Amino acid sequence: MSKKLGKPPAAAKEEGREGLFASCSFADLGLHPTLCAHLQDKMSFQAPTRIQAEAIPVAMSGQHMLVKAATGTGKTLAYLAPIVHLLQMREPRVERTDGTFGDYLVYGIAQQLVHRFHWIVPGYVMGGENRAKEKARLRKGISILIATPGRLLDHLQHTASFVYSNLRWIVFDEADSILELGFGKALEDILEHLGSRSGVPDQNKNKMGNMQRQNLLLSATLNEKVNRLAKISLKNPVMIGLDDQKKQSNMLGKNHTSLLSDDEEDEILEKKNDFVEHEHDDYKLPAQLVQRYVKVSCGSRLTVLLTILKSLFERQVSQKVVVFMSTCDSVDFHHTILSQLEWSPGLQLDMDKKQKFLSCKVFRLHGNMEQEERKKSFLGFGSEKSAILVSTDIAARGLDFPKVKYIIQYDSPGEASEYVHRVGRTARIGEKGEALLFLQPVELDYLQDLERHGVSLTEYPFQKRSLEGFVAAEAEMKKLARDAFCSWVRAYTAHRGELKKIFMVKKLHLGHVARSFGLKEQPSLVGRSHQVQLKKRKKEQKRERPTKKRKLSSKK
Ligand SMILES: Nc1ncnc2c1ncn2[C@@H]1O[C@H](COP(=O)(O)OP(=O)(O)OP(=O)(O)O)[C@@H](O)[C@H]1O
Repeated sequence: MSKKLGKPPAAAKEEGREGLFASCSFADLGLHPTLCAHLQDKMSFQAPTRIQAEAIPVAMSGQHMLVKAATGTGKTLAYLAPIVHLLQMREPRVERTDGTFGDYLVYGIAQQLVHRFHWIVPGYVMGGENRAKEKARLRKGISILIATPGRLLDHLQHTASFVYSNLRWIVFDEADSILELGFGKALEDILEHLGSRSGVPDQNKNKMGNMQRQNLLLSATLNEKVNRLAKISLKNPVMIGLDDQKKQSNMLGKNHTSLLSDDEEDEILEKKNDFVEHEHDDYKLPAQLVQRYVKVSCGSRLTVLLTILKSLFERQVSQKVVVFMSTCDSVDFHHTILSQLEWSPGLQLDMDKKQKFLSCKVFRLHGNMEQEERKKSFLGFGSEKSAILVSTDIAARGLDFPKVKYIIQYDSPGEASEYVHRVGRTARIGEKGEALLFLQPVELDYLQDLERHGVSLTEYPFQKRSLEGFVAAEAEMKKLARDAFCSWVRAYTAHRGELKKIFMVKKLHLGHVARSFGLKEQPSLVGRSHQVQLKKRKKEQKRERPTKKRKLSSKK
C-alpha cells in the first residue's frame, strides 16, 4: 500500500512542531536546486525535519545508516530525497535498461518526488498480483523498486530480465516489522544474492563507478531483534536517534587476559557488538501525542465505543478516527454496526423518524479484502474530511492518512512496538493527536508492559467516572444520591401484588442500582424504613428457597 504526501499542517500546534523542524533549508543539506524547488513549490515542504537534516547528508555521503525516529517525523523522505538527488545527478542519465538502483518499501511518495525527473522510474513488486505483470514491469526497467521481501527474492531467483547489477541502495524501512513477519531468512537470502552481506565482497560490479553499495535501516521501534539484520547488512553505520546508546566505535575487542571461557567471552563480545541494546529498548513517540486508556468491563465495551464515537463526532465538525481491532471478522461486524446502526434520537419511535447513529462515513480495512476493495477504502478514508476507519493491524504501520485526530485501540495490540505504530497514525508531522486504549479491568497489567518501553498512559475521564467523582466530592450531593437510591429501592419494592412478578426487587443488583445514582458503592448506612424493606426482601427470599427445594424433591 502506498504512502501519501501531505502538505505541511498550517494550523499544526506549535508545541508539536517545536523541535520537529530543523533551522536549515533543504539546499543547506546539499540537495540539488531543482529537487529543493520541487519540494518547496510542488510538495509545500518548507524546511527539513530534524531527522531529515541529520540523515540526508549521511545518506548522501555513501555511509551505511541506522535510524530510530518517532512515527510521522518524515523518515521516508530522509532516505528517498538523497536517492533521487544522486540518481538525477547521474551522467549519462539513468535509463530504464540500467535496472534497479534502490529497493525500498514506499511507492506513492516516490512517484511525487520524481515528478520533475521523468527518466527516474519508480515501481513495485508486492505479491498479491500477477507474477507475469511484475516480470513485464521489471523487464521494462524500474529505477526505484518497492518490494516485499518474499516477492523480491522470488524475482531475484527467477526473473532473468531483472537487472540489479547497478543496485546502489537497499533500504529496510520498518526493519523490525519485516523480521517480526518472519522474513528474516528471506532478507538474509536477498543480501546473499545481491552480494551485500557485510564481509562478502560485492559480486556484482557496479556500473556507477567506485560507488559503494549502501544499506539503510530505519524504524520508530528499532529493538534488539534487529541486531542480527544490522550486523549482517551494515558496515560501520552512522547511528541516528540512538545517541544515548553505545556507539559502534565503543565496540571492544576480545580480552585475552580474561578468566572467562572462549564461549562466554564470545557471547559477551556478541552482546557488546549489538547496535541496539536491550536495556534501551524504549520506543519513539511524537511528543504532542496524548495517550490514554479507558477501563471497561467486557460487557460494556461496545456501548462505550459507541458513546465515545458519538461524542467525538458531536464535538467536532471534521473528525477522523481509526479504530483498531484484532481480527478481520471483528472488523466486518463492527464496520456493519457502526455504518448501519439506526436510532430514534428523541422519544419518537416512529420508523420514519429513525436516523443513523453515526452520520459520518465508515470504512474498513483488513487482509481478507480484495486488493481493489482495500484500495477503495484506503483512498476513500484518505480523502474524507470526517470519517471512521475500522481496521486490523494492516493499517498500523507506515500508512500516512492526513488529518487523523484520534486512534482507538478497541482490542489490545499485543507487542508494545505494534502499539507505537498504531498510535503513530495520528499526531504526524507536528499535528495534534489523541489515542485511547480499551482495557478490561483484568488487563490493566498491560500498562506496565508498555511502561517498560517508555510508553505511559493516563486514565481517560469517561463520563461515568466523572459523574461518580462529582457525587463523591460533595457531601450534600452524596446525601442526595443516597436518599434517592433508598427511596428508589423502596418504590421498586412497593409495586402492587401482580406487578411484583415483573418488578422483582430480589432480582435487582443493588450495586448496579447504586452506580446508576453515581454512587461507587451500595450505601451501607441507610434509613430505618429501608432496613425494613431489606428485611422484607430477605424474608421473601427465604420463603422462596424451601419452595424450590420442595419442587426439586417432588421431581425426584
Ligand atoms: N519536511 C517536511 N515538511 C512537511 N511535511 C513533511 C516533511 N517531510 C515529510 N512530511 C510529511 O510528513 C508525513 C509523515 O512522513 P513519513 O510518512 O515519512 O513519516 P515516518 O517517520 O516514516 O512515519 P512512520 O514511522 O509512521 O512510517 C507525510 O505526510 C509526509 O509527506
